[in-house]
Amino acid sequence: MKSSPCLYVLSYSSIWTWHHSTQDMDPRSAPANGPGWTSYLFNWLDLVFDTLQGLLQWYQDSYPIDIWALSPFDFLAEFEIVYLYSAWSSLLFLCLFLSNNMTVAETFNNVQNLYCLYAPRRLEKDQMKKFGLAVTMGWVSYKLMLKIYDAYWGPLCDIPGPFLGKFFTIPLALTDFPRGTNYLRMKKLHDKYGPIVKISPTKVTISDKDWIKEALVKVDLQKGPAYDALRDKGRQSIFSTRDKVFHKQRRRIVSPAFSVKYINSLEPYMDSCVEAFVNRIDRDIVDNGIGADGYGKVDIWALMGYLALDMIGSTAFGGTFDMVGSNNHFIPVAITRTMRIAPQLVMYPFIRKIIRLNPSSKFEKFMLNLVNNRIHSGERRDDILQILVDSQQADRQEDRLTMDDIIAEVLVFLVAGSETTSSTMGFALIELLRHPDKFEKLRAEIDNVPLNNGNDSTLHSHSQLKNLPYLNAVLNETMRLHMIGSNGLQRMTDSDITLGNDVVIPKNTVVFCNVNHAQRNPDYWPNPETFLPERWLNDADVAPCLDAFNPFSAGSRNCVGKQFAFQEMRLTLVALISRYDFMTIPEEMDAAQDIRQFITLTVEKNSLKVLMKHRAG
Ligand code: HEM
Repeated sequence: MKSSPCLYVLSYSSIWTWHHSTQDMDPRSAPANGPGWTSYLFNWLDLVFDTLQGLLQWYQDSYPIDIWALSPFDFLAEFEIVYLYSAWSSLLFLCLFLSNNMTVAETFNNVQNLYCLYAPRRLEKDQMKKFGLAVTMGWVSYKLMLKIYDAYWGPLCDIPGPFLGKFFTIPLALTDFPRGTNYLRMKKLHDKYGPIVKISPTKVTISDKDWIKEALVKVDLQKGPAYDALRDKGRQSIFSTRDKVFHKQRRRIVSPAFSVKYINSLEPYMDSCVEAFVNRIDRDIVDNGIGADGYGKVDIWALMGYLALDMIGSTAFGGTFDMVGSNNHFIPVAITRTMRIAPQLVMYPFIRKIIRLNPSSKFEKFMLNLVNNRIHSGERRDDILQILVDSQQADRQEDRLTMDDIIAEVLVFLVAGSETTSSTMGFALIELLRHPDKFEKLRAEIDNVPLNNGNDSTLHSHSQLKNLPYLNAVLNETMRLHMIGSNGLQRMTDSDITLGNDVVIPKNTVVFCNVNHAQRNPDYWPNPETFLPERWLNDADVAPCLDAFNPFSAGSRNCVGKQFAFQEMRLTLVALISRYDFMTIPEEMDAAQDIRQFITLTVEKNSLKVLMKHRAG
């Protein structure tokens, strides 16, 4: 909210007018009881009130927080003392009202009496009442005027959106119901209001492909306040930092670990994870009631989740977590728990004052041992961790990562690189199972590639797979329909910007880039809701609208792990489709239609059971 100075003066003067409207109420002009006791108190209250106003003003100017729209819990966290007082009075009021069967007026009187018990004896009840009323009325009128001014004359006043959003940040608890479905509401808002929607006094969401590109690439907006929640122990990381200079520096150090060449060299680690994965599937097929037809039940969604964690374990933590084998390594288990809390931290910033994403001391110890061993044992393992550790030998001080930095980064890879990839693979499989003709087409393409890995591996090599047109088409189409950040990528303006030479967005506005809507927009994609990998093939009637396709984001903050993810997804999907037959379980497929957006997009149950068996022949 932008407070205009004239409104401030207006509302402040209204408080003063109220405050001084009756002679007997101004204790300085008529100290009714005793030698200035009350006047000292009033002077003091005046000072406090003045300071509070100033502080709130400063706070609003510094942080684009819509104080008025915060929930009571938020209030407590943001302005503990003021709101503790009001919460206490409301509670008292309510208790008396409910327990004593009183009228509202009687309850009000009783609350006042209670306050007077604790207030100095000479402070008249009547004075307190008037003063309280004056403060409240002044405050309310001040806030109301600001709201109305911002809604109808403020810089975002011409941007369409829901009526209440003009005045308040509607608490997510009211709109994100059932939890994780806010992305559907965002899409509906764009369908209704167009490419830019004002969702609160300081927040807009955009879905026009060119505006998204401008925001992410050309203007290269800094990340928004939600990323503060994803900082453990306050440590900055490549993912969570909002500081552009810090980010540039960190990205330069980390990028070599994600170059195409380096990712290729990680293939043996990935292969052994995929081998463990298919062994686990074979075991589950047998354990979970293999029938005469050879099919057994497998929770393929959960296993893909374990596989993705193991992939990060073996490439960034120096060894697999063996989640696929035993699924109880404490690190991924702790991370999974954290991922469950993280959405609450993003949605309700005040919780951050109570809970932080601090890794346990066990985790810290594990990581310190891991990095120390790598440094002091002299052992080299060509993986992502090695690149981070090697940075400590860099010539320039600013290119060296400290122990804390290394811990922060590998933690990020685990969070940003596991569920994103496993969910995308899961959605690809679901789409293929829903479209058996596409499944068969992909299988035919894979069957045409002989296993000539040059060793006894039963897996295809990535170099054989990376250019398979239909495989890539399936992955792209999956990511078009299932954008991993479907609520929108959060950014914030640090100066006034103009989108498309048309729409002005003022400084300190939170901007959500709704890539999900752009990827499903009929203006950019024919039959946008249909799973149609063919649209990505060279001979497609209409070329895909690449400007409206940003599943890995774009600009300086795009996904550093894109090549890693593609390699992992290709190796895994091909291993699955080339060696197993699938049969769907109708109720499981129905349940998989319930898709939720928490930190990433996922199926609500976090599970999908299918029947699998080895392919004949
Ligand atoms: C299909 C899989 C993946 C998808 C769809 C995906 C998507 C994204 C998106 C949309 C962002 C930008 C977030 C934003 O702008 O707010 C991002 C950033 C990031 N991703 Fe991924 N990601 C995937 C896999 C991975 C993997 C495997 C890793 C690492 C092993 C990874 C590491 C990162 C990091 C470190 C960033 C922050 C980059 C920066 O700010 O410079 N991601 N990812």
